Amino acid sequence: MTDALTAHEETPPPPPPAAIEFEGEFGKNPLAEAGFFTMGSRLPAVLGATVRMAWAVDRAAVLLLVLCQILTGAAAAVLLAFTAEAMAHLLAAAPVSARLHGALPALIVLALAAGTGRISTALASYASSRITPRLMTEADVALVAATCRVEAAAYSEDGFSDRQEAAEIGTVRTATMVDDAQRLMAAVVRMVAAGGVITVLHWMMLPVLLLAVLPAGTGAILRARVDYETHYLNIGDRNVRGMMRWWATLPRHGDEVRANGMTGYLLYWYRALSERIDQRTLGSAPRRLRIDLTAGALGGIFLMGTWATLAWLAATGRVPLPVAATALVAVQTALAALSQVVIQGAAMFHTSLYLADMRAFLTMATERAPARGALTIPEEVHEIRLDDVVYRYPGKEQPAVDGVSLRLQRGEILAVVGENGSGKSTLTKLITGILLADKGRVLWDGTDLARADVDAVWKRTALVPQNFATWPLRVRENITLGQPKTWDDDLVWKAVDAVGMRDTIEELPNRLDSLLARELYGGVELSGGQWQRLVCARALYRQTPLLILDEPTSQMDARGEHQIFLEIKRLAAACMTIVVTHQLENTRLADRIIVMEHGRVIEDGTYDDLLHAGGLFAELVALAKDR
Ligand SMILES: Nc1ncnc2c1ncn2[C@@H]1O[C@H](COP(=O)(O)OP(=O)(O)OP(=O)(O)O)[C@@H](O)[C@H]1O
Repeated sequence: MTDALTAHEETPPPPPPAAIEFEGEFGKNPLAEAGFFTMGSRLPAVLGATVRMAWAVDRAAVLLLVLCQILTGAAAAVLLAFTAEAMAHLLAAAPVSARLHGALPALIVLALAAGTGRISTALASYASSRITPRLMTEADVALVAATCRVEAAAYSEDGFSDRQEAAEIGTVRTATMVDDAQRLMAAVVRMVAAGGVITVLHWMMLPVLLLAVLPAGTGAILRARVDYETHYLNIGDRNVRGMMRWWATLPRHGDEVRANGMTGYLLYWYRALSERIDQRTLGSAPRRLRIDLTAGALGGIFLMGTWATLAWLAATGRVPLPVAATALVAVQTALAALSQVVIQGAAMFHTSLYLADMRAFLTMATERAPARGALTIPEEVHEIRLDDVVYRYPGKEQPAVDGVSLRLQRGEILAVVGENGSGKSTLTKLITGILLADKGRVLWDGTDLARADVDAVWKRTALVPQNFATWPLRVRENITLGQPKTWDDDLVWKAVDAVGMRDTIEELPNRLDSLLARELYGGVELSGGQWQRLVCARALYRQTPLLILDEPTSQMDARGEHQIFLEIKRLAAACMTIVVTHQLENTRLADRIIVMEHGRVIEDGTYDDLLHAGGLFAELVALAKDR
């Protein structure tokens, strides 16, 4: 056996995607313990909620919809009542012309009722099409707004993004909600009209009819439950699959995928995940089939009973022949309407399950929205103080920041260094109030961030994060982030100059108006370092009392880096600056350096102090030089 063969045989196969299983409150399907009647009794509440949401977006359309439903019902009742009238004349023992003449008024009313029914159906559909797009937009915007507004700590909670994924399906389902509700109401109205006429014809017909459609209704609700159960089991996998699809197909990551030979693995992984989702869906097919067969068989038997009852009533003379003929039409109408009631009722019930997920997420997000207080922050901040601050991410055992005390004065540049995972970025998030300390306090000129209005705090901060967004916006908006300070572009160009980007931007086809997204038609793309310069320009443009730069120059050339640090020094007097960096040479510009390890500050001093102290900083500097 050759070495190559042995090596090949020993290569492990790619592992399948990890199965995600929820624990705690999300581990249990909300329907798991809901009985049939609990499920059925949801319908009025769902209808009520739909009407309230629709009312909020277009009152006129809701009123039109309701009016049309009433008209449709009235038309159906008139149709049936006058069918009986027309039948009585048409089946009478008289010459044909006399019969037709007698039936004419009823036939005219029938034509008018049929016309009214059709017009109101068309108008109802128009009203529903006016409501639906806006309802979807409202639900979608509410979801995006709620997600953007939660405390950042919520993103680290287990199950948060899966709940968000579930809520997204709810938004999509909003599209069918009004149509489902409208069809359900139309069917109910028609059923009441036909049922009323049938009851008048003979009381026995109604219960027999109800029996005929009951199995279909029960079956539809049980089937919706099975579908939702499968959907619930698949949420986690679908969420991961969505993320994988995004990362795998995004042109920005195409080089990494190709040059690392990952395409085959990604496709295997994507397919494996899709097949696992399919397996769960297929696994529920036999249950669905059993439900359908049972409901179909029972429905068929009961339907035969209905026709037999009608035949028996007519044969035994309990109802006269014209009435029996009308009953025939009424039974057909009522049956169709009843079937629609159960089908649309089940559809609404099904939709309600997803909408409940959407509402649950919105409630969850609202509970996690900042509720800190209304203290404001003055335009100029002179001091930021941290008193014994501790922060632990949800689900983590060790704190990421563990008892840090610190004082930062206006005009000071502070450098934060330390090995990966030592808590540097978390510290900056605590200083800016993105995260709130579990213990201890962060005070801006004496104001505790835990009691300050978040917008007031973030108006005073500018942050260049490690992982920044490359917004598909024009250059100008990428710098101002849609918050212009003046009517002209002077300040924008000033920020561009501060990061040495003027030449690059002047060469773009539309200068500040160039769209920075190669994926979009007419868009242009910047290099990694150019993007990083732009993100620094974005922070400098804000002119805030606190400037935080987390690894701001990691992708920049020497000229860019030099330019940025010159600018930081030039601006330093007017603000507090924090630079997080692994390029230890860059910390020379800082007035003070703190060194972090396991969430604690273990060294604090100037570059020269720390270099001669012989601690971690000195060791890291020596390592950087040892090439
Ligand atoms: N969103 C998060 N959820 C859970 N744990 C997190 C989260 N972000 C960071 N951590 C953990 O907190 C600790 C500190 O992370 P932090 O990002 O603050 O380190 P850092 O010093 O900035 O690291 P680096 O030099 O790699 O940027 C790490 O153990 C990390 O795994």
